[in-house]
Amino acid sequence: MGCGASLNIEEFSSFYAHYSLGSTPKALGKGSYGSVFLANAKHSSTTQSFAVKVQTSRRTATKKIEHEAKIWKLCASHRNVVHFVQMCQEADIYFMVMEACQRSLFDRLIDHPKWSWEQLAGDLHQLVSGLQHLHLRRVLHSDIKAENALYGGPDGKVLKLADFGLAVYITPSEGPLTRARGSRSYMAPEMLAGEGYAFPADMWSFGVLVYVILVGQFPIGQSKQTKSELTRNIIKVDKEPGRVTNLANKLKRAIATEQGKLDRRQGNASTEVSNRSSSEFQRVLPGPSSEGSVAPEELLNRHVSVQMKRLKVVEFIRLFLQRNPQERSSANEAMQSELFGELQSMRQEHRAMEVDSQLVIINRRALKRTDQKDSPQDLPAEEKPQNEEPRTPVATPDGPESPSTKVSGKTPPAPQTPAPPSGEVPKPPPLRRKSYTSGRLDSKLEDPLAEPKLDKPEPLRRRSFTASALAENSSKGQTLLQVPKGRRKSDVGQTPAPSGSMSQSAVLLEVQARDLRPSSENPEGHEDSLLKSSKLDQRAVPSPPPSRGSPAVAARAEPDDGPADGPAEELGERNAMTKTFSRMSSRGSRMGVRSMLSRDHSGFDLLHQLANTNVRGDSSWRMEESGLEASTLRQSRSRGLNSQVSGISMRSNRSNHRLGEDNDEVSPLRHSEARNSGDQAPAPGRSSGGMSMVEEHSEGPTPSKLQRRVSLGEMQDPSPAGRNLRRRVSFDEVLVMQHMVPLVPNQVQEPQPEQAAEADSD
Ligand SMILES: Nc1ncnc2c1ncn2[C@@H]1O[C@H](COP(=O)(O)OP(=O)(O)OP(=O)(O)O)[C@@H](O)[C@H]1O
Repeated sequence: MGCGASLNIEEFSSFYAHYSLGSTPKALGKGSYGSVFLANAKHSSTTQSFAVKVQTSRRTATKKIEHEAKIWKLCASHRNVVHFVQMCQEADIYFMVMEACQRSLFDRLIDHPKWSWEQLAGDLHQLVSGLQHLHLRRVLHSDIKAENALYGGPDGKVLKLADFGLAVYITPSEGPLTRARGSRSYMAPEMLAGEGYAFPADMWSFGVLVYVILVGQFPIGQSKQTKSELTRNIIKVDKEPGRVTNLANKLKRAIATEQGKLDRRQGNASTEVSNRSSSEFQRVLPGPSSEGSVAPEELLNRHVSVQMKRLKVVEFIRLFLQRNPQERSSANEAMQSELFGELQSMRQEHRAMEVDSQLVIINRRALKRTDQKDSPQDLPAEEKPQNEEPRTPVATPDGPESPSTKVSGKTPPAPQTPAPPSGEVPKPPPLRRKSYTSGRLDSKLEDPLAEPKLDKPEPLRRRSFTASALAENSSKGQTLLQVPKGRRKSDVGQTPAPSGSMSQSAVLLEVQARDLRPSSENPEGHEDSLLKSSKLDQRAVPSPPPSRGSPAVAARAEPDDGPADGPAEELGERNAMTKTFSRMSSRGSRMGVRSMLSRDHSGFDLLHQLANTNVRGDSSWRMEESGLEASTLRQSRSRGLNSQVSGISMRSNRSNHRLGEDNDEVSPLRHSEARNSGDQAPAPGRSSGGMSMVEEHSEGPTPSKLQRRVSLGEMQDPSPAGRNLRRRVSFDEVLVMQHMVPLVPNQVQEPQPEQAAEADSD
């Protein structure tokens, strides 16, 4: 993936030298990666306002921020793309300065869900025009949705594409992309199915967006569906979604009915009919004021006209919601659509739009204000649990507008909709702001091909603590070692667990490991050379002095602290092993980890040693030295805590790829791994692997099953001694290597910039 524009981090000038946020910065919006504020230029003769997206490299990888700016710069010179002004930097805060827009299409949908025919065609034309520009520049937006289209320009009516955080530049020679990115409800089926995707994926999202504008709901999916169900539903759409077909058919029937009424009315005028018709039409055309003394025939005509226009838009949507990307209209083709042709002629003729300006295109009952917090589904994205799913739909896709339905201020009560006839598609989920866009989706995206119904794995026993509780524990010198019933802390890791009883828990050390690549220390990338270098380290590394008065020392004073209370050499040895582990894990691999485990039968003891070292309070040294979890460290430092969450981890070395960072395939293991391990998502920008005991020692029907089995703790000791002894090692204790200590000044050094950059760019 290449990108013509050059933008180096050194180029960024100071933000505050050129702009001011004012004494009380005005927030324009908030996304997954940063907040957007209004800024004023300092040295401008006029008071020129800009929008500035503020992101910290703590939250978002520097590389990602830079990438977004690069791609954006490539295509920002278009009326229908938000203009990119410049990128500034203050310490690790990045400021993307751009033209300020008034509001998003999503906000407009919520606040004023009315489009005149001309407005609707005009807005769609602008979106397609923006997309056409992007695609001509070989930029795939990848996150087309109502939240990412902003109204700007002098009159606030120019619709512009924004948020290039997931955009990709596709070189002409490059094959289709494979790694899913975007907002699930808008994602193209070929993307979710891992079939490879390119520009048509944006056109699918555009089709979904038009449906959302027209209907207020998503075209695919049902209420109460899980994300994996939604993924499956999108993938299995064979032609255009049934809901679109259904909508088109309904509109056709409505037109025929109204046309029949009109014919009857014209042929056989009767007061009774005209009165009834008139009241029916009130539901479609709002407000008696707009009707005035309009004749029933005229109302009927308008109603037919409304339905026909709706039908035209539905037919327009069909151009894009085609399962086969090759059958989908491109942005170029869409520009030639009949819908836009009509718009042109309307504009040329300056046709009176009195009737159309009263059209209610959208079914506004379907829209839900996101600031109403009656239930979790209504919470704004940032307050919602990430795994929450859309729930109860509130309206049928295309029911007539009820005069009692009011959008302003309150969500209208759910209307009594008749049950759909059999064969009709079920009710769709309500439209709401999606929180799982961008890179974070990657770690959540479930393998669409994974077996849907696997037995739920026994939850791993993991202690969770609040930050304050942890800090308190640590400062009291308590360790966070979880000791099984009937055993003392000092026993943990010293004696093999009794065989025969397979525990339902796993004891593992989280290993941030990447693929083993040759390096200067390990030129061939071999296990043996890694071992050699680790032995060398054991001799070379001195024991770090513990800080006086630190929780580390307090922890050491605890009598029940296990074997770490031994003589200084023992401590040095342990630290050397820690160092070895650090080296292996910071640039190590599956092989590296395996070798550590299989050095001798005490390989597992090493893990316990490390665990003890960790809980005994040397964790700061360990982190500092190893460079592990640089971002975690920095994040926790900002909270005044030094934390390390190791916990239980059993990942494939293919896990934890981030969405939107490159074109790697989505690992079919990823979700089951993340779910089953009970572990947290990796820090943004890090690529971590892990112990691949799954693959090393297990052969089974499906990756997900394997993963589950291992997660339940069936772990085989790979060491020869272990095999001779009992073949299996069962763990009946869980080491929770989650440790937080209040920061002691000078105890922990800031990660070096190169180190941090490396962590970010991984
Ligand atoms: N130029 C702008 N003018 C006015 N408001 C803006 C502008 N850019 C963004 N916003 C507002 O800020 C919100 C977040 O911006 P943006 O989408 O770029 O952030 P993000 O972190 O990439 O979000 P996400 O990835 O969750 O979509 C937008 O939904 C919009 O409401």
